[in-house]
Amino acid sequence: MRTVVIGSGSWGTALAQVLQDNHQEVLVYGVAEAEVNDINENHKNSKYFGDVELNPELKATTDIQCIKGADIVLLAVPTIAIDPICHQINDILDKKTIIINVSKGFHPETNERMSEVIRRCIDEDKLSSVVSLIGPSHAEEVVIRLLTTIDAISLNNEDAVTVQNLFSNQYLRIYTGNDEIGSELGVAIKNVMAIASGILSGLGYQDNTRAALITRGLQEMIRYGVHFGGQQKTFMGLTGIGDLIVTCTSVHSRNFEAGYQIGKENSVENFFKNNTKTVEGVRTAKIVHRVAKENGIDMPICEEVYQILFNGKLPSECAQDLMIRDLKKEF
Ligand SMILES: NC(=O)C1=CN([C@@H]2O[C@H](COP(=O)(O)OP(=O)(O)OC[C@H]3O[C@@H](n4cnc5c(N)ncnc54)[C@H](O)[C@@H]3O)[C@@H](O)[C@H]2O)C=CC1
Ligand SMILES: O=C(CO)COP(=O)(O)O
Repeated sequence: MRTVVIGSGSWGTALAQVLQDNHQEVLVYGVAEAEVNDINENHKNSKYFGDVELNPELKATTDIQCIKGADIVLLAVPTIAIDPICHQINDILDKKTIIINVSKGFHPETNERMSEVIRRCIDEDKLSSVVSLIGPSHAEEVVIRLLTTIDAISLNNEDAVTVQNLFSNQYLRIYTGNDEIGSELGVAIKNVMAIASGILSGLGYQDNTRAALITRGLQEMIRYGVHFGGQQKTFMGLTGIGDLIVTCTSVHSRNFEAGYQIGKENSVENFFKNNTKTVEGVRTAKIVHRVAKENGIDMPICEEVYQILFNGKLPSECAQDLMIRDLKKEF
């Protein structure tokens, strides 16, 4: 099977290398010439991975026409780019293709999940199905082949199994699942929790606080996910608690890192002035705030993150406000 990975950033490169390691036919398409050249000429993607040596067989291109005839197209671009890139590839695709989504978040205007965006933008006769390849996985670790497990989630079990078999190897183990709603909501909202976790660390809070954040954050994810038709058990899996743990506790997480700076400075100003990285939780916080309000879903942690990011509330005040809410039963 021939796969094209759209996006020469950190996750696109790491996942393309998995396929190359598995001796599959794979090509990376990127818009950033420097990244494409770095992969082809130096077998590196230094912007994201410094001196890490990539599989020397891995190749990249800036020619989008390379998706013609592809069996699988894997979209590894930020959520904001999924809609335009799907419209672009829809005009070029010439047969039924499995589209793999790895992005975590929502469409910035319609609030759709990523699979919904892809199904809306790709013609039925060009789409076999959408498979979301998601779970606890920092690209920085996958690219150096550290043991990782993630899910291939799809409404089409056959395509999920195809993706599972293509990507699994001795350092990457793929499970399959079909709870698209629960899984995609889990991996989106955990980014807001990772910002919260970073903020709390930046403010100087330690292990007890992080454990509380992860535990209560999971409850919020379940509340939101089940409201929209996700299964509660999904949140106990890789796309729920798994992804929540990895992003709330890791120095690799850009969401955690953003939160840490905001907490340390007790202000969002420098983050918004200087950030150039993909920090999906920021837009997700805005969407979750709006949707939770419209649907009457209680999301106190997400709400405080929203207030910090978009309403000028002090991080230190938010942490305190979460503690002095009305007392209640845990469950
Ligand atoms: N980096 C990671 O460890 C993981 C990332 N993800 C998710 O993957 C998605 C992509 O993130 P990263 O690869 O980390 O971001 P990144 O910031 O490392 O790379 C993004 C890449 O997308 C490219 N790009 C942007 N717009 C494009 C367009 N219209 N056409 C083609 N390329 C375009 C950029 O040039 C860049 O190469 C995000 O939603 C993220 O949450 C999920 C799991 C792990
Ligand atoms: O989703 C991720 C790990 O599972 C990557 O996290 P960040 O986007 O916060 O770096």
